[in-house]
Amino acid sequence: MTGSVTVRVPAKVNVQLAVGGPRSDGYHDLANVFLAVGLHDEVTVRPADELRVTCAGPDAAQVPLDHSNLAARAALALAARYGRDANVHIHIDKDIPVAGGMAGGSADGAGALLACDALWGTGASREELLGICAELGSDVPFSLVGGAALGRGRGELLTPLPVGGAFHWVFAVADGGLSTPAVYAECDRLRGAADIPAPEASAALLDALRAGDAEALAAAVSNDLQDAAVSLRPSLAATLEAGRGAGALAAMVSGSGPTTAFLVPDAAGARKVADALQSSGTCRAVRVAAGPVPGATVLS
Ligand SMILES: C[C@](O)(CO)[C@H](O)COP(=O)(O)OP(=O)(O)OC[C@H]1O[C@@H](n2ccc(N)nc2=O)[C@H](O)[C@@H]1O
Ligand SMILES: Nc1ncnc2c1ncn2[C@@H]1O[C@H](COP(=O)(O)OP(=O)(O)OP(=O)(O)O)[C@@H](O)[C@H]1O
Repeated sequence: MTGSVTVRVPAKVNVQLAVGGPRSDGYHDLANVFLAVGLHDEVTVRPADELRVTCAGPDAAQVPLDHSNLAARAALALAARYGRDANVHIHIDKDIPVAGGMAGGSADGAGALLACDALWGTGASREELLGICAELGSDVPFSLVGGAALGRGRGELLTPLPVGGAFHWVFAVADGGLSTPAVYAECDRLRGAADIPAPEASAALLDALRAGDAEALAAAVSNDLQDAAVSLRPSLAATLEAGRGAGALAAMVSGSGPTTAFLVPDAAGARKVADALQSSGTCRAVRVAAGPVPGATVLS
């Protein structure tokens, strides 16, 4: 067991996030349409005397380096399942915004799991790896699979979706993060006693993905957590407005936020909206990415 393994893992945007009422286990049933986009973390594992995590990148200071890190939890879970010790050095090159609603921690969990699996040669099946991913977090299975998928249950039960072309996005990164449980709780609070229908994927949205039709997708995107994220972070309204004003086809909060996502027609449209957002002063940083892209992939 020598050498090192590096895995590349994408961020996600939720093109539809339909949220049901609260379940007795504290989660919410979802119809969660994930799209993997070309912003990546790289996770490298190599044998070491003990389990330790290091992280580099612009947001590295916000990433926990103890065993609460999802990458460390993934190594521990795989080691326990296959009777190994989890003595690895996990290094994360982090490019995905932290606590931004783009599944950065989930990406690192899936990446470390795949990297340790390759390093240790466990022979785990894809189903076994997906099962461990689901124990780590609701978004983690999608980070492994990538592409586009419908997530049912709490988001972990995935059905791959066909996509007929590339979709171009601009992401506006906000200052600070939002806590995912706090955003779900705010969604429940805003809904009050209203009857919540069972979440369903939109047929128009699935058609738009299949056709690779950005305008049709823009007309169909929705995020039931958006009002909650804006309620907790009212300044997001100005960011959304700045992107709309610059000609984005659609403007939405990414997952639980506070990153906002802007669907644009093509790479030139992305540059225009990115420049406008940058100069609007309504966000900390602007990123451009297209999707779908593959899920966690071993590089070496
Ligand atoms: C907002 C999304 O990113 C959209 O993809 C996900 O639903 C969040 O997925 P995640 O970060 O992997 O979340 P988990 O680590 O599984 O759960 C964190 C917390 O988020 C809330 N949570 C999460 C998923 C879900 N379907 N219902 C929930 O209510 C719960 O309070 C849970 O305790
Ligand atoms: N490897 C990791 N990278 C980043 N955050 C991590 C990691 N492991 C654990 N965390 C914790 O998870 C919290 C959420 O970070 P993350 O970047 O995953 O948020 P997110 O993108 O909003 O997640 P999601 O979209 O899945 O809800 C962080 O505040 C941090 O405390």
